[in-house]
Amino acid sequence: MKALKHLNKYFYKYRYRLVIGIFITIVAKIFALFTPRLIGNSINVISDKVNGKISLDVFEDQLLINILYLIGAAIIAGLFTFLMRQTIINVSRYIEFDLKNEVYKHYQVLSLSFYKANRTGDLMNRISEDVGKVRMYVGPAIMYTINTITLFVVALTYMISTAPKLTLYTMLPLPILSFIIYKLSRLINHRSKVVQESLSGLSSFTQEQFSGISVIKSYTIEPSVNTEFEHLSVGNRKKQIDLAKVQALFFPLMILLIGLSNLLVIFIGGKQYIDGEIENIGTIAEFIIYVNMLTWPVATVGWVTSIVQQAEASQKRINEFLKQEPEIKNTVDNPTKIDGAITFNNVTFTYPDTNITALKNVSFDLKSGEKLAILGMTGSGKSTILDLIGRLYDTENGSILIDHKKITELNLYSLRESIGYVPQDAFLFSDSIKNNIKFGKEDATDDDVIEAAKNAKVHKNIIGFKNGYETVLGERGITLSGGQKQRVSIARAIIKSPEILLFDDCLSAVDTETEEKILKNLERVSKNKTTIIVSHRISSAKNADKIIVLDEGKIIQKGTHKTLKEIDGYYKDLYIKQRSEKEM
Ligand SMILES: Nc1ncnc2c1ncn2[C@@H]1O[C@H](COP(=O)(O)OP(=O)(O)OP(=O)(O)O)[C@@H](O)[C@H]1O
Repeated sequence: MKALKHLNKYFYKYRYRLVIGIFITIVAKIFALFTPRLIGNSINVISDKVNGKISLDVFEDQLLINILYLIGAAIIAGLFTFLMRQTIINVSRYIEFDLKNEVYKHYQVLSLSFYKANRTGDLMNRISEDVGKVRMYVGPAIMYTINTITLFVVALTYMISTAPKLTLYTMLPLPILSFIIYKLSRLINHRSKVVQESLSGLSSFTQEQFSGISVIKSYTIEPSVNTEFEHLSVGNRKKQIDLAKVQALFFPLMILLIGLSNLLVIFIGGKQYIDGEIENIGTIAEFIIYVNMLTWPVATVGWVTSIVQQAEASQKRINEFLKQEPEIKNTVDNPTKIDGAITFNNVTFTYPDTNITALKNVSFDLKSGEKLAILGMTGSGKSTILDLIGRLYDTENGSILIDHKKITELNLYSLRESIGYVPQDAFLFSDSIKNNIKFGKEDATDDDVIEAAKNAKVHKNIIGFKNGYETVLGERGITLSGGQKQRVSIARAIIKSPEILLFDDCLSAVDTETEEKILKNLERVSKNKTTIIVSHRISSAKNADKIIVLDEGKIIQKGTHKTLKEIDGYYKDLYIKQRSEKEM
């Protein structure tokens, strides 16, 4: 129960509703327990009439009163049962909502390395399934426990006061029932988990196949994919059947044990009535109803135990994530004004998870408003430099300064807000093109969006779509070409008009003619903004104030287009190669 202590703050938050809920539950059960007594009384009245102990008038009056009481008690019990669900189950929904938000908010502050270390499926599971299991503890488990306790206290008091010996015999099968249900619930939960895992395996498989359907079709590997799918489906069917088998045992077992208890009441109660130990025949009817009323709550003791165990395990998994501290922390409360000067002093960076040293002693200096181009082979560390500027990672070796201040001494959010980043793989959300561009600046007007799209040379493409800027992208909508995606992503960065612009090889899927036009526009919009362009093309780099060439994390060349094209090395070779390609 240690992990579940985390929820106490929520119980405290909703204490008044909970107390009211508990009170309502108790009232509902007390009224529900009037029923057996009133039925018992009714049978006694009938018995008295049959035995000639009372007159017809008295019989009718007493029976009518009993019936009216019965109806009244049933209505009140029903109303309070409704209110019980409206309070306790609602509280569990509130707590579920709060807990989901708590986990989601925490996910947001965690660093990239956390997302690399944990699978997306796992993150989703903890916020949905695990929180769902915890809700079962805060809602149904608590409600049924109060239910059971109240029913037991009230019913047992009634029963013992009426027929103590009969009470003892009737109660005998109930602990056995509870134990069996507990065992069965555990087995059902275990098998449900197996089914769930197999289902998520099946859906991950199909999802991947559908995403890669064009590759599957072009390599004509449909038969082997089908075989694999069938194999997974057959496995899933077997697990579902195994689960159905134990589930099917649940109700027959309950019915069997209830039947056994009823039999005991009739047999022992009947014997006691004949022997004169029980005064009224109505007591037997009363006891049969008690047994039936108590069986389900007793069964829930087993069920609730297994819910609590599951909730404990789930909360433990949630706490594991909640305890994780973000590696990248904001240490400055006040916003920092950023001008955009960037300095790298002997920066060395090793990715913690792969131990790959992506940058080795990298130094460069950019005044605010200057342009830097970074070139180099794939995997030479170009994107890593951009990640470090956005503080997606921190490094201890060497120093990174923004406006001559250590990057860690700036307000993290001001820093990120002052950066317009266009990643290598443009990521667009399943939303309209307009909203995808506005993502960079929420309060942007339609004119701002159009201007940004024009500067990114994607406006004409967008208005060519039937719904123009309202065209929905992604699974629900159209798919943009690689080059269109890159340009929408550029529009998103420039609409922000940030102090620092980072372009990570974002023109690679654009033809050289369009590239040139975009670069011209970028030159205009990025005037006075510090800009870093990562590229494999000389055309993107040649107008930069500074150029660096990386190889295996080290700077191997530094200069300008003018100087570097004359010096033997990577830049000159690339320049000659790309110039001759252009001439061809
Ligand atoms: N998130 C990461 N976690 C671990 N290692 C990484 C990560 N990103 C990159 N690396 C490694 O760091 C090295 C530098 O990668 P980086 O992406 O900076 O190169 P790049 O020059 O931008 O390459 P490309 O031109 O192909 O985009 C590579 O060896 C890569 O495998």
